Amino acid sequence: FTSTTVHRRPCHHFQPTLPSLRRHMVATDNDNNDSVIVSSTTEDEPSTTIEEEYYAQDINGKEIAATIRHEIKEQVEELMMQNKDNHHHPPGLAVMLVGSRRDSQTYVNMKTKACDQVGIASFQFNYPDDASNEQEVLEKVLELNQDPTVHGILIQLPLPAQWDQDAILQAVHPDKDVDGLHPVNVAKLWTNSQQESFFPIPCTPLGCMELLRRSGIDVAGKHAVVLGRSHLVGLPLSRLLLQADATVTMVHSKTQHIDAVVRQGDIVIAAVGRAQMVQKEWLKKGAVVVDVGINAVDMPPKKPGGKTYKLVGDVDYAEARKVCSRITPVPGGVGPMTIAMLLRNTLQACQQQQQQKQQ
Ligand SMILES: Nc1nc2c(c(=O)[nH]1)N[C@@H](CN(C=O)c1ccc(C(=O)N[C@@H](CCC(=O)O)C(=O)O)cc1)CN2
Repeated sequence: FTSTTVHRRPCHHFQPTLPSLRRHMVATDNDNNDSVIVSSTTEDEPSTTIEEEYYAQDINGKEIAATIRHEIKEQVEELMMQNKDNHHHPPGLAVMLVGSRRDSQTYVNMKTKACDQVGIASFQFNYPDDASNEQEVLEKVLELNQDPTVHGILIQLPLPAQWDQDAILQAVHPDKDVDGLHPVNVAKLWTNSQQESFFPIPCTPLGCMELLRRSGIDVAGKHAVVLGRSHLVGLPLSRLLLQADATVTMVHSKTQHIDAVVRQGDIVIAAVGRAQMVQKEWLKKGAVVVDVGINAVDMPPKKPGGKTYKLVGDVDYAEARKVCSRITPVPGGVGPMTIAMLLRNTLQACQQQQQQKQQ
């Protein structure tokens, strides 16, 4: 098809105010209900009916996260200049890793590298997955709470199933809890209507909101459907969306007619940890899709000794992008934003602790 003018039928779906929606024309010789029927005319041709499929524009989390990391690097440099005379330490993050999960090791390495890049000092503590280490980890956390070179403490999750995760997360001093998982910080998120002073908010939800904001997607008044109700993502994200004046629906494993509920979403955020669960048919045309899931699925290696898996999200990306307007890819979407927000939380925790010292 080479038509030049396309008249979209009046469409009341949510369309983000973005010029970048890409169109793909297909003839109406199939009965695919997911295509929007539009008419195409040129001056000499009679009006023809064709179908339109959306090809969503990616929301490039890798690129946005790189911009944020650059901004943080500049802010750290500025802080160091201000600190020259008052002998403050550079921002410092302690990361605690328990066990030998390959994915957790990867994420911790990524965090350490990201800290190095922006001038944040990082301290890594590794423990074997052994019940006798639980007390040792608790004691280390208490020690780090007192350490003036450490402004943020992060316990890489998940902890081994038999460990008391709540006890360890609660041992972190709320001021140093850069994951925003301490009950004091959770309560602040749910009770503060305006964020007057800094308190940490979980990094992935914060990253999702920042992705939307920096992509020009205004959530106010939109129907946001959040899949998943975890303390790390689904719950805090719902709170942030509400604060930003979205109408929020949460769906989970016990929700009935999940597809019909998700189809109401102008914005759909999937955080369930189930590979490609969200199908094209679940999505409203023009929806904005944020895919938080990172799932490894087996795949034959491309070359001998190569990777035997690939990463996919909770959304069937290849199909979903035919109907939605914007979508985050996996990898390269939300994941890099999680790390960028961790750096930001650590810098802000450091600034707050330095101010407290001066008072
Ligand atoms: N204490 C915490 N534990 C966990 C968190 C968290 O926020 N705090 N989140 C996740 C894991 N996570 C950070 O810890 C994380 C996951 C993914 C990425 C990321 O950048 N992924 C890349 C792909 C990386 C790869 O190749 O494997 C991407 O999506 O592009 C960063 C951080 C659970 N635990």
